[in-house]
Amino acid sequence: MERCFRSAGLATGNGSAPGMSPGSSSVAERTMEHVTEGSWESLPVPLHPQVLSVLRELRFPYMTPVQSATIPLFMKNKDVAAEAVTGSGKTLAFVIPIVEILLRREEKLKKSQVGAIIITPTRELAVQIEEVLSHFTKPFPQFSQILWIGGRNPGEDVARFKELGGILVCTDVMARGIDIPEVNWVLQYDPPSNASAFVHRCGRTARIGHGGSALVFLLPMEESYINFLAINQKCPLQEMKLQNTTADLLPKLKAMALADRAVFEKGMKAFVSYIQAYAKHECNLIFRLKDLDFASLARGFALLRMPKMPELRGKQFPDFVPVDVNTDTIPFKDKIREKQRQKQLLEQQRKEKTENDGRRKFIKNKAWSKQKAKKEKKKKLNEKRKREEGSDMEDEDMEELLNDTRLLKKFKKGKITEEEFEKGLLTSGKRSTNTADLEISDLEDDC
Ligand SMILES: Nc1ncnc2c1ncn2[C@@H]1O[C@H](COP(=O)(O)OP(=O)(O)OP(=O)(O)O)[C@@H](O)[C@H]1O
Repeated sequence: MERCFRSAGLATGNGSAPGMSPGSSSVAERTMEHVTEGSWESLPVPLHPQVLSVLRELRFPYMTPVQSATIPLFMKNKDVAAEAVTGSGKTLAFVIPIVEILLRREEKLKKSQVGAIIITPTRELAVQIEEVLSHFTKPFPQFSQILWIGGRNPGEDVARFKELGGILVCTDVMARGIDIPEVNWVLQYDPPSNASAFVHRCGRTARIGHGGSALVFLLPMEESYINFLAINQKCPLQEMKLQNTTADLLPKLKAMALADRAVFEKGMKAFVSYIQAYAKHECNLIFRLKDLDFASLARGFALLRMPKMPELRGKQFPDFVPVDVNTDTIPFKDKIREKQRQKQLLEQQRKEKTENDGRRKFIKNKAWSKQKAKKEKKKKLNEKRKREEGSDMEDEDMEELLNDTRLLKKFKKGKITEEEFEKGLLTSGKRSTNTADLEISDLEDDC
């Protein structure tokens, strides 16, 4: 059903040492010579000898174009907004000027004075920039740097990945800025919410001096996206024929979902997230949620049944056959999780039971019994009709009615006692009987 498209010609000419780690080959240095705007020494404002020495250690003898274009401007204290292709060295283009500008300050930074703040869109990127910056602050004991991010530090995961390699399954937090030098393939399971993000995702491969490939899966109905990218992002794609030697893994996945609730729930969550993300494509003329084949998609996610979600409300899926199993009975393989689930289920059942009992008692024993409420409801409807036809109710009466309704709600929610409720009714005046105008169900809808 899906077709694959490859980004054509993903390879940068700018040779580089992989990552920021020193000790890379001299071949990279030689390649850089042909594509850069010159050596760091050729900048109009000389860099600090120790900054130059870090660059030497990193084996970056030449500037990339974005560096040579922006650093002189920064050094003249200009405001700079730079846009350059992915992996072109933008990080050093601002990290070096920060360090240089701070070094040139006439007045020394006071204790706890902030010299620079770098704001990034994701924690992952913050971690990476902090690492790059550390190379340049280390030689200067007068500088300290702090990484300030919320939640768990994602840097450890990224670092482990960089060390061990493998397949990184990630969300769009990794789509921008993250620099893992030797990524061979970027697979986009679905296109991102906008076209520039598409390029950023692809930019995780073919970093300076390396080649790489990017693949996006498109549905036949989405094929105009290829033209769109070619025009909008100047990013031509080539079709990659599907290989029909692939094994059908879906029965296996379904069996796994039946055997373990964790797998079942993951499938459901993935399907729901996919649809919610699909609805957010900026390019919604091409990515039309209403034309999406939900049944095929659900089969593709090896779902056992269709989830309940607003986007699917009122729709029929004759092409999707749910399994003949009550999915509530699928247990977690993890014994502790299953025990917790069973406990929660029991609690939920108990809660529902007490709520129902309470409601029944309330209806039976109180003055606004079912019978009375029925009678009163009729009265209420009559009065409502009258009101609609031209109310004969004074403002004061309406006020009292609202007051009584409020009291009844409070009483029902247990915020006031029966005594307080009755007292309230008496003090609210002659139309206190109108509280019974509203059946319990009416009030519930309001709450
Ligand atoms: N002057 C240079 N010479 C060689 N390699 C460099 C140079 N400057 C940066 N690099 C390397 O190039 C790679 C890409 O740099 P960086 O991550 O700053 O790119 P970027 O433009 O910020 O990319 P993105 O747009 O994806 O965020 C990094 O591995 C970095 O170490």
